Amino acid sequence: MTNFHILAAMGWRPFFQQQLTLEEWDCVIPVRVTEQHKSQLTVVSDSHTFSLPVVPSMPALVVGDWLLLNEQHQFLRLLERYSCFKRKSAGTGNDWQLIAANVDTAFIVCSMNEDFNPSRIERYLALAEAAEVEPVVVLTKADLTEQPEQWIDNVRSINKQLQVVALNALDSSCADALSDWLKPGSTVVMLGSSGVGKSTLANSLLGEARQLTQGIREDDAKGRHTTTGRSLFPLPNGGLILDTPGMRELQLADCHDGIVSAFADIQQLAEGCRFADCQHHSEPGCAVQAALAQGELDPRRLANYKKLLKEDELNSATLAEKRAKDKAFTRFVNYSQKESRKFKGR
Ligand SMILES: Nc1nc2c(ncn2[C@@H]2O[C@H](COP(=O)(O)OP(=O)(O)OP(=O)(O)O)[C@@H](O)[C@H]2O)c(=O)[nH]1
Ligand SMILES: [Zn+2]
Repeated sequence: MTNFHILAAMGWRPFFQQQLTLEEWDCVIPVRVTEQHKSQLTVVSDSHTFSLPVVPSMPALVVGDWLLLNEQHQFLRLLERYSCFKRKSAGTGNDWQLIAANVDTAFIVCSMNEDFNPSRIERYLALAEAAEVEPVVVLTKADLTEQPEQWIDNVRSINKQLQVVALNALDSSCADALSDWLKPGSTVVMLGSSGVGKSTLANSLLGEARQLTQGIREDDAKGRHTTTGRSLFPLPNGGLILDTPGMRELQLADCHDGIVSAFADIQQLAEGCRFADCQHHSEPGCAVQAALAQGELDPRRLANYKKLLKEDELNSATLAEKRAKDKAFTRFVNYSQKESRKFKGR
């Protein structure tokens, strides 16, 4: 009999419980994916942590997923996710890359130095909005700046309602500043460029100078090394944290609604434009341009909004094309198999 109380600390909640049939209540083993490698997953159940081989019957899985296994530890099915982070794959690949599932909060980590970049924060905000995850901007390296308020104001200029915390990631007391989001059973993902202090913060939250385990390296088909390095860590005071290295190239796709939500102020202004399809360039009666002229809207923010929408549109079209091709290919394979069976049956 599963101990759902223990699972709750790992993020199990009524949303998942409701997905079990009455028969399943007694005989399935719910597990959460805490690490992902090419040919195996690390999963945790109510009693232990173990490896699960990746088998063809599995759909695309990601850290944070909840799975049902049978008593022989064989994969049965993936439970529906309440949130999911994804991005267009890095490089020229035309595919989705899942980043994390069943996340409650995204810590958008930035350092209070010359690396600070409001446009990058907006990009992460759009991603969090699209994933339906609550964003919190975490400003690190507070010990290296004289005026953290200046940086906080800078973030608030993006959106007055944004939740912002400034801290020294090296200081173990930073867990107190983040305690609102690190509640038992809640899952937090850390997003941010390299060097902003994600691993440092994770180590401080873990409460020991423990280096986060590096992802296991496995040879891919081309003999190169691939590392996901993504792991879900339970924290001593409750909550689970997910570090995501390698987020340098974050391309948005299928994120239109997320971008619109992250730029709700511009969207609201646009409702006052004379033309419903106003592009906010030089059309007469453009309320967005008017706000710009009056200094009520930051030109950087408008430029970034347009840039992200354009990028998203391009990437979404490429992905849609890829999906259509995949579908046509599957149809062709199915048809060929059917024909060949007919032929053999003669
Ligand atoms: N003084 C100070 N140094 C910090 C702080 N946060 C991070 N650092 C330092 O900044 C450097 C980079 O920190 P990391 O934690 O490795 O950055 P990261 O975001 O995990 O980087 P990737 O793993 O490449 O994604 C390290 O030398 C840290 O010690 C902080 O709040 N204050
Ligand atoms: Zn307009």
